[in-house]
Amino acid sequence: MAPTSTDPALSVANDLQSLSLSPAAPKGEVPSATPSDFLLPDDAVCVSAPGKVLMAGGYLVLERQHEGLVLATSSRFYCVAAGTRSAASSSTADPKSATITISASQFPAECSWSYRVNLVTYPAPQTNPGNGKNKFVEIALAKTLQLALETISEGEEYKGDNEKAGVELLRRMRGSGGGMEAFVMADNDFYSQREQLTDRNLPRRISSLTQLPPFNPLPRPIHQINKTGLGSSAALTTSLTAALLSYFGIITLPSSSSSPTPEETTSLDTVHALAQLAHCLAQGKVGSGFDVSSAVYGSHAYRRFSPAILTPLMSSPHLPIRAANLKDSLARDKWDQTTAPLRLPKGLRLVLADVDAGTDTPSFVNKVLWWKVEQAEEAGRMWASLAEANGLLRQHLEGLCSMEEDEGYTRFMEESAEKHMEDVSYIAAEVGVYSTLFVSSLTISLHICLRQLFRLVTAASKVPVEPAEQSRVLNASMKIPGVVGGGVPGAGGFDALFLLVVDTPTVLEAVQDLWEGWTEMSLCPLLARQSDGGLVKVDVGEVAGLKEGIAGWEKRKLAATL
Ligand SMILES: Nc1ncnc2c1ncn2[C@@H]1O[C@H](COP(=O)(O)OP(=O)(O)OP(=O)(O)O)[C@@H](O)[C@H]1O
Ligand SMILES: C[C@@](O)(CCOP(=O)(O)O)CC(=O)O
Repeated sequence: MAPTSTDPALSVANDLQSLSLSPAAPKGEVPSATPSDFLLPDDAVCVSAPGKVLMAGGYLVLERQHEGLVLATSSRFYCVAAGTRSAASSSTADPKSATITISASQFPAECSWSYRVNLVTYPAPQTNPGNGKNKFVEIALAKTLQLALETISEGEEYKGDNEKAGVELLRRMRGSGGGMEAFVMADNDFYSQREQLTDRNLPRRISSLTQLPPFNPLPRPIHQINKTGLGSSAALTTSLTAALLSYFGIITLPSSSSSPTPEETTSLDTVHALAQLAHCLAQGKVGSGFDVSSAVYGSHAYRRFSPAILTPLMSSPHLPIRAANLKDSLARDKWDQTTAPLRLPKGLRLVLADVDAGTDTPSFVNKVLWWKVEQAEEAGRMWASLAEANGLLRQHLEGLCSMEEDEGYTRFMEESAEKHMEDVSYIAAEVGVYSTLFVSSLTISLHICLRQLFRLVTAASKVPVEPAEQSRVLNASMKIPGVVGGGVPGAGGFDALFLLVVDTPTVLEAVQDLWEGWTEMSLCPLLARQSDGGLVKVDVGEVAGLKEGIAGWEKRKLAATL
C-alpha cells in the first residue's frame, strides 16, 4: 500500500493538463543498490494472474452471441510493485515528478522500461529510448495512472480538484525514494524452455521442466523468445494494472479466489475493464478479451463485452493521461460480458504442449473472418454446429462435475485411466454410475466440437485451423488409454495443443512417451494444469523463487551497467 503522509515540499505547476511520461534515468546510470543489499521494501505489493487456454469457441467467441470455454492455467504472471530502494538521486529529487521502472525480470537487463511521470505539461509520449518500447507496459501504465488520478480526484478529500489529486498521486508514487519499481515475472511455461532443456541435456518431459529454477532467466529479449500461447500479454497487462492500482491504494484485491467480498469483486471488475482497454489499445484492435477475462476471473464460459464499449476509447492510446472520463466508461454497469462458472471435473487433467512452429494469430483471424464473409451461408452453418457442440461440451463437463460425489465416481475414473475411451462404456455395467455416459459423451463432444468441425473449417476456409500435422499427433494421442480428448486451442494452427486426460501418472507418462518420440513436429509439454483461480494478491515470500528471481535480475542489471 502507498504511504499516506503528505509531502509538504510538493508544489504543483498551474497547468495540470496531464500527468505525463517521459524517459527517466539515462541508460548506464549505475544503480546504487548492490545485489547483497537486495531486500524488497515493506510496502511491496504482489499480484498474480493466470494464463489461459481457450478450449472451445475459437473465432466464435469474437461474436457476442457465442460463448468460449476458457481454462485458466496454474502457470501465472506475478507483478511486484514497490517503492524504489535507492536514495533519491538528482533525477528523482524533483518533487513534481516521480520515476517508475517496470522490468521484465527474467529477461536480459535491457527489458526494463523507465518513465518519469510529471505534473507539468504535456510532452510527446516517450519511453526509455535505449531499451526500446514495450507497448503493453507503456499503455497499461498510462491508463492506470489516468484511472488512479480520476479516482483520487473524485474522493471526498479532493472533490474534483485535479491539481491536488495529481499531487497526491505523485506522492503515492514517490514514496520516500522519489519513485517506484514494478518487477514482472512469468512462470517458465509462458516462454519456450526448449533451449534450457537442451543446454542441460534434459529430455522434453514434465519431470525435466520441474528441474529448471522458477523464473528461469532467459537469454534474449522478449521479442526474440518463443511464447507458448498462454497469453503473456494479457496476463502481463492484468497483473501490472492490478499491482499498480493496489500500490496506489485504489483497489483491494482478494487473496484467494474463493468468495471475494463485494469490495474485492468491484476491484476485480475495475481491473478487468482497465486491462481490457489497455490490452486492446496495445494490440491496436478490440479482440474478444477472453484472455484478459480469464486472467482476472479464472476458468469460465465467456461471453464477450460489446466492442462499442471500448470503441470510443480506442482513439488515443497515449497521453495526455487526463484525456477522457475513463472511470465512467470503465464502470461495471457499462460492461456486458458474462463469465459463467466452468471447471474440469475431478480426476481429469489438462495437458498442454508447446509446438515448435508458431502461428500468426491475427492473420489467421483475418483470413477466417474474410472467408466467413465470403462464404456466409456455409460458414453460418458451421458456426451454428460449432456453437451447438461447444454447448454440449459445457453441459457434459457440468454433468460430470455434478457427479463427483456419486458412489463409484473415483473408481470409474481410475478404471477409465486404463481404457481406450471407445471402450469406456464397458466399465458401465460393473461400476453402475451415470458418469460413464458422461465421459463417453464428453469424448464424443470433444471430438465433434474440437476436432471434426475445426477440420471442416480448415478444409472450407483453407486456413489451417487444425493442420494435418496437428491432426496426426492428436489422433495418436487419443489412442492412448486414459486420454479423453484434445484439440488445438484458441485460433488453432501450430501454436500449441491440449489434451484432457484421466489424471494418473501412467497416462501422463504414456502421453509424454508419444510426444518425445514424435518426429513430424517437435512437442514440448508444459507444466501447467487447469486452475480455477483468477487474479489474486499474494505474499511475495510465498511464491517459490520470486524473491530470488528479482535478486538475480538486480544482479544481472548491475552487471550490465558496469
Ligand atoms: N514478461 C513480460 N514482461 C513485459 N512484457 C511482456 C512480458 N511478456 C510479454 N510481454 C509483452 O507482451 C507482448 C507479446 O504479446 P503478443 O500479443 O504478441 O503475444 P500473446 O498473444 O500474449 O502471446 P502468448 O499467448 O503466446 O503468450 C510482448 O511483445 C511484450 O510487449
Ligand atoms: C481466434 C480467437 O477467437 C481466439 C484466439 O486465441 P489464442 O490467442 O490463439 O489462444 C480470437 C479472439 O478471441 O480474440
